Amino acid sequence: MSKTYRRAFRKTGTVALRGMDLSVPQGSAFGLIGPNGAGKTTFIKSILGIVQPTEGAVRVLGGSPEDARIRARIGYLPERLHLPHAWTPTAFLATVGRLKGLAPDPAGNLRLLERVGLSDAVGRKIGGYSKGMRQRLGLAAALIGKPDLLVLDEPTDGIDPMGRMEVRRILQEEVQRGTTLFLNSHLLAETERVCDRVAILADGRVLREGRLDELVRGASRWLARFAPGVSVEALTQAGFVQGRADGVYHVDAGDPAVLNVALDRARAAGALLVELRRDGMDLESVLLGTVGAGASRVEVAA
Ligand SMILES: Nc1ncnc2c1ncn2[C@@H]1O[C@H](COP(=O)(O)OP(=O)(O)OP(=O)(O)O)[C@@H](O)[C@H]1O
Repeated sequence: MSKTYRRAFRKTGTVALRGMDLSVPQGSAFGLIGPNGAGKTTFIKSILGIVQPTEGAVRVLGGSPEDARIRARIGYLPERLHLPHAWTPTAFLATVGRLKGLAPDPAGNLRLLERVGLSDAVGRKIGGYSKGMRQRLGLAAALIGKPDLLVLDEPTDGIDPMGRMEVRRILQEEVQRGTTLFLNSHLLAETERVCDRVAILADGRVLREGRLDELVRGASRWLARFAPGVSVEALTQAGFVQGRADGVYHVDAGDPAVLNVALDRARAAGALLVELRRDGMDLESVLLGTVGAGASRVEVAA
């Protein structure tokens, strides 16, 4: 699928997506990451039928994003929320429910407000809400009617760290319920904690896509530091490989049992463990590595 934004009476335009090809498995928690201007929001808008592709097509929940019945099964939290200032949150949620064709459910809406941490602010007008409170309300609106697909564009923008944890928990609960989650977040730690699949988008193309644990390579490698006094041979026999720094070793162990056997052997040889940590790449390194590589490929092609 491609998308070029054209201005009226101009031949040229801004290419936002070029030959984008992406399938999101049903029931997955899918994270979209990439630099500013990569095309993430454009892609999200195309899933929702807000933006029409210039070439190609988008299929969502087995249908077209322009079909109202399909849209009613999607919960969406946009990047920029426009909320009616003079309304109360209950009136707002009631209207969202009505627009989705749902039966009125005031008690259900109150439960949703409680779930997103707004029970103390139910009686207040939305205009007096803080940024984080507005974002929480936006999430409640996205959750109305137990959607089959949740599309969230920067859902925790403006939300405090405690609130982010609560939002993550809600998203995990939704995925457990069977919802497919599509998350666009600049907070890579958030994507890493919530998602099981990730696509890296840059310059309107998918550079990499796959299971998070496969993208974050080296997740089974551990770094161990031992106190001085134990021989390299003893640690090598226990399964550790000497690193560059003094006393630092690594061991490949995907299974905790394998790791503990190596540690037990090292301790039996008199080694004293002082530090142990995973030596895997985090999503940030994967993103920087991938986008950097993509950028140099473009230079070579040019
Ligand atoms: N309505 C529009 N009209 C013209 N160009 C647009 C429009 N919306 C986005 N673009 C352009 O399309 C490209 C992709 O933008 P998009 O907002 O999809 O990126 P993004 O990955 O969501 O970026 P960010 O991380 O900064 O939110 C950019 O070059 C942007 O300037």
